[in-house]
Formats: sequence, structure tokens, C-alpha cells
Amino acid sequence: MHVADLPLAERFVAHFEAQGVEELYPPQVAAVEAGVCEGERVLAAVPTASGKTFVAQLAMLTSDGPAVYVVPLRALATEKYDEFTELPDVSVGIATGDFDATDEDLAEHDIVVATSEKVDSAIRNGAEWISAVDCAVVDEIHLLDQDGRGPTLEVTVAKLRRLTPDIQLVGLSATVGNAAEIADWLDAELVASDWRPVELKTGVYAEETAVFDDGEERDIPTGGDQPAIALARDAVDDGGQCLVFVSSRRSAQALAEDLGDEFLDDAAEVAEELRLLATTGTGTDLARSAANAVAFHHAGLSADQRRVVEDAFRDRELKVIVATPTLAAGVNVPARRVVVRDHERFDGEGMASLPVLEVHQMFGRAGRPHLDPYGEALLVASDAGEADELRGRYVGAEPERVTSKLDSERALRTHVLSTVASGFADSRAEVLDLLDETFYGHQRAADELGSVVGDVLDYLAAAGMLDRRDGLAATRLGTLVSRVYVDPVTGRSVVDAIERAGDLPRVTSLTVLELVCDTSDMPTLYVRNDEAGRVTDAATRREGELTKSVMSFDGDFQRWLDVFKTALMLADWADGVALDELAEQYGVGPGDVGRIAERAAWLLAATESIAGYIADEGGEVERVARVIRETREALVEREA
Ligand SMILES: Nc1ncnc2c1ncn2[C@@H]1O[C@H](COP(=O)(O)OP(=O)(O)OP(=O)(O)O)[C@@H](O)[C@H]1O
Repeated sequence: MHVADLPLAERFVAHFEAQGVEELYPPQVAAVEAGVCEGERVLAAVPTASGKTFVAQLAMLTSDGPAVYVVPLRALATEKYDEFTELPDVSVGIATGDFDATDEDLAEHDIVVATSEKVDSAIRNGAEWISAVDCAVVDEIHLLDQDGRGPTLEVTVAKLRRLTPDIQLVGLSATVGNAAEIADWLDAELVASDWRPVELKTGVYAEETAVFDDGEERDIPTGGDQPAIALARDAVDDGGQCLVFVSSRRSAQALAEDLGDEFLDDAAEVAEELRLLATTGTGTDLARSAANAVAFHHAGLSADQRRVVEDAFRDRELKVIVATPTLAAGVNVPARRVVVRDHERFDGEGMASLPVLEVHQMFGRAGRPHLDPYGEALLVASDAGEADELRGRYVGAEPERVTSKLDSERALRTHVLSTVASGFADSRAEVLDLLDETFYGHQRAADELGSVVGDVLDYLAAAGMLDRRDGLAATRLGTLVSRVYVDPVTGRSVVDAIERAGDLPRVTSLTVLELVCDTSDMPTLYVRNDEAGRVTDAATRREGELTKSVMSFDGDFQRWLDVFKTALMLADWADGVALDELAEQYGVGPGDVGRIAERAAWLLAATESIAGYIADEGGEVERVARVIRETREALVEREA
């Protein structure tokens, strides 16, 4: 099937042809046959790089009205936005951050790229653009089983279907154990395929030998180095590029440094570009590695640093990237060889094996279309025994089933409140009706959620967010909390803390930052054992500015120290302290500072709105609100 045979305007055909898309790949043909150009719902569960985005574009370009393209990660949103803006005469908008386009602006576009949280928030706020959407593409829909993000996605899809019952839904998924079940939930036709544009060989490397799934055995001597180094060197010697996945940032940097001792290639221009972006020692290390065509990639880097690394790798200037698994999630950086050095990860309690799905996503990055005859992906094992174990667990193994995570109290708290507050339900039975339309409801039965929903309703009523006198209705506070998109527990805790802050003799940026950092919506830094004394001393010194008493603390002090350290870092940042100093004092990279500061600024904005709800007789609340506003402005002004 040729792109010219599709019901697309001439300009789009020319655009795709200019990109080298002429003959459709087999999964794309299957999607067309399933009616993706005629408004039919389709779930494409196919491997990485097999042309899912084109399937999405077909749906969006042939749809009668505007489309939304839902992504799980902001990094992915930018990549897709850049790709779609190339389409001739198509207006594209993006909604990812919290201070970006307004809902009115978004109404003007043919395609809006948005995170699932942004779509959820638009629905809660009754934004017109979202009810006008005729086609919704959900990228990486297998992430339905992630805590937090997954429940938001399934509730959002259920609400989109309520708003526009005949909406065209297109799901894009990795190969998972139960794609048919997801398709069934969406009432979509399943397009499932193992086809890839470049052949993929997977295997395990141990004792200087790589054994592939097609039976090939290849000796790759280590020369006394660690296996990952030998495998990367071998790929580069052979004219390829290599992506190495490790479990932690520290390992990524250490391995990149070791690899930097090898001379792989000269990438002086990339190194110079990274040197100019370097604001910390980590940035300088990155530039130094890049000079020898090696880079590391993790969430501590700034968005600009990550972009330079990804672009330089795609342009083949960098030969090796050592990355944490975040890189495998969606960002398009194919390499001839992928090495998975660490197959375990710390999960908060101990080391746990990576899921098959995640390892397959990393494998899937192997093989660059038109450049490599085939891609190779290798897991590193310590000996022959472990090699057998890893082969059984990952090579040729079925990926896990995707299961709903909606049954947690935290997820239901926020979604039950928003369901009532945005008018989807005004009784317990109607709440359960909506939940029945989620993926959870499809896999189990919403009735099974009955008792958690009961607990959640009790909580929301006690917290002053729901009124149960006549059916179910959101109170003013409940409506506000739903609209500003915070966890109801956060909403309650900031109301209480603002009231306490009003009684303090001095309210400073530290006061309000501690207040927002001590909520479940805020990720915190971690206080190491050897820092605890120093952080406690700092908290004691500034006791007069805090809404909690350090001297007579009630609750989990260890956790609160993490909160306080985060607030202190943010207060320094708002105050103008440089990134290299923050790196030294708090052990954070620019990527962390940027992410945490943005989150805090968003929570401060939400808190300021909530402050407006509290009765303010003596002007105390306004005094706190002013500091909240000033602190937020100071954070927004600084850019990591
Ligand atoms: N029919 C085609 N002919 C030639 N090239 C194609 C075709 N379809 C897609 N491509 C190219 O293949 C590459 C990978 O496609 P795409 O990014 O859509 O894959 P994907 O399945 O969305 O991958 P990911 O899993 O990373 O999201 C792109 O460069 C795209 O232009």
C-alpha cells in the first residue's frame, strides 16, 4: 500500500514522501484496513520504531475535527510537537507545563499535544477545546499500569468518552501480554504485530561470549575491562553506536568516565556545546566525556543538556550513551547495539528485577532504519548460570499483562472528587458508573471498588470537600481543589498550614516552601545519615519561620527532614544561589532543581488560589498569600 493511495490531501502525501515514507509498513497497512482513516478505533500494539506515529497521524489528519495526542512524559510531548508542526498547514498546540498556553489558545489548533494530566485538568476546568475534540490518540497506553499516571489516564479516557461518545480513540502500545484486553476496553480493533523495520537479534553476554536468540555465538574479548566497556568498544570499532543501560545516575557517570579513557572518536564540537551549558561539576564531566564521543544521560541533566546529547547521538557524532532507563521510555535514539548492563533496580526496599516489558523497550532501541543491517541487544550476565536465568526471564519471554492501578485510595481520592466536582456524578452510584467505564471496570468490576470509594467519600466529606446532605455535591473548597489539580489531602493540609502560618511572627519564603513541600504532591530530596545532624540544626535555627515545631515534633521526623531539606534548597534557589553551590550543598543536578522548582511554583500557585478561600478577618491570610506570590515569582524567574 502506497501513501498516495490513502485518503490524504496532496500536501500531506508530498510531505510524507519527502520524509521517505512511501510504502506503508505492514502494521500501518493493518491499521488502515482496520479503518483508522475512517474514524474507526484502533489499538496498535507493535514494537518500538515500527511506525506507530504515522498511524496516529493518519487518524488525526483524516478526523472531522480537532485531535488531541496524549503523551505520558513531557520530553515526549516536545518531540511529537516538533514532528507535527512540520505537517503543512496544520496548526499544532502543546500543553504540558502549568504556566503554558491558556485553554482559549488551545481551542485554535488542529492538533494539541498534551500530557494526560493536562487533559484531565482541562476536563476538570470545563475547557471548551477538550469537548470539541473528535479524535484522541493515546501514546504509550501500556503505561496504564503505572501508579499515579495510569489511573489518571484511564479516568481521563472514560471522561473523554462521556463528553464525546463517538470519539475516535487510537491507542499506541508496546507489545504487552494483554493488548486484546486493552483494545476491548476501548472498543477498538487490535493491530498486533512483531514486525520491525530492522531485524533485531537479542541475547545474553557472559564469559566473553555473546549468545543470540538465533543460535549465533560470538566471542567478544573483554581485554580485562568490564563487559559493558568491551561491548561498547566492539560496537564502535565495527562502525556502529551503542546505548548502555545502567540502573543509577552514579553508575551512568562512572561508566561514561571509564569509557572516556578509550579513544572512540573526536566530538570536539559537541563537547564545546556541552561545556557552554555546564553549570555544575556534573556538566563539566559530561563535556569532558563528550570530547571522546561518550555521554551519560539521566534525569539530573537539564533539558538542554539532554537534548544536545540526544541530537548528537542521532547525528552520529556521539558514539556511546550510558543511560538510566528513562531514555528507553519513548525518546527516539536508535543505536546498532543496546547493552543492558543492570537488570535490577532498587525499588525502595531492595533490588528487584526489571519488568520484561521495560527490558524489551530498551532492546527495541537497537537497530537504526536504513543504517544498520540489524540491531543487537545484549543483557550482561556475571556467569553462565546467570546467563541461563536471564535468557529464560527476558529473551523471547512474554511481556507482563497490564493491570489497572485505580484501586488505591490515593488515586480514587482525587478522581472521585473531580468526578463529582466536574459534574459527571451526583451520587455514589453514579461515581461507580463512571468508574465502571475505566480500564479497572473492564478488568474487574467497579463494584469491587465500593468499599474504597466509601472510605474516600467519608474522607472527602470530613475534609470539607463534599456535601452529602442531598446526593453528592462538591463544596467550594472541593471544587477549587479539583480545579487546581492537587491531591485532596494536599488541599486540606495547605488550608490548615496557611492558618497556622498566619499566626507566625515572621512569614518568609522558607515558611511557604516548607508548607508546599510537606504535601503528597511534592517529590522531596533525601537526607543521608551523615547530613541529618546538619539539617536538624538548620531547622532548629529557623524554627520561628516554620509552621511545625522542630523541638516538639509530632510524626515522622525523618520524612519531614527530607521535606525541610527540599524547602531549604528551594529557598536558596529562589534567593539567587548558583547551581554549582546547590549541587555541592544538596547533591542536586540542574535537572532536579528545574523539576522540583517547577513543581513547587505550581503548588504555590494552587496554594495561593486555595488561600483565597479561607476567611481572613485580621489580614493574616493575605500576608501569607503575599509571600506565596513573591516566592512563586522568584522561582519562576530563575531557570535551571
Ligand atoms: N512506511 C514507512 N516507510 C519508511 N519509513 C517510515 C515509515 N513509517 C515510519 N517510518 C519512519 O520510521 C521511524 C520510526 O517511526 P516512529 O517514530 O513512528 O516509530 P514508533 O513506532 O512511533 O516508535 P516509538 O516506539 O519510538 O514511539 C521514523 O523515522 C519514521 O519516519
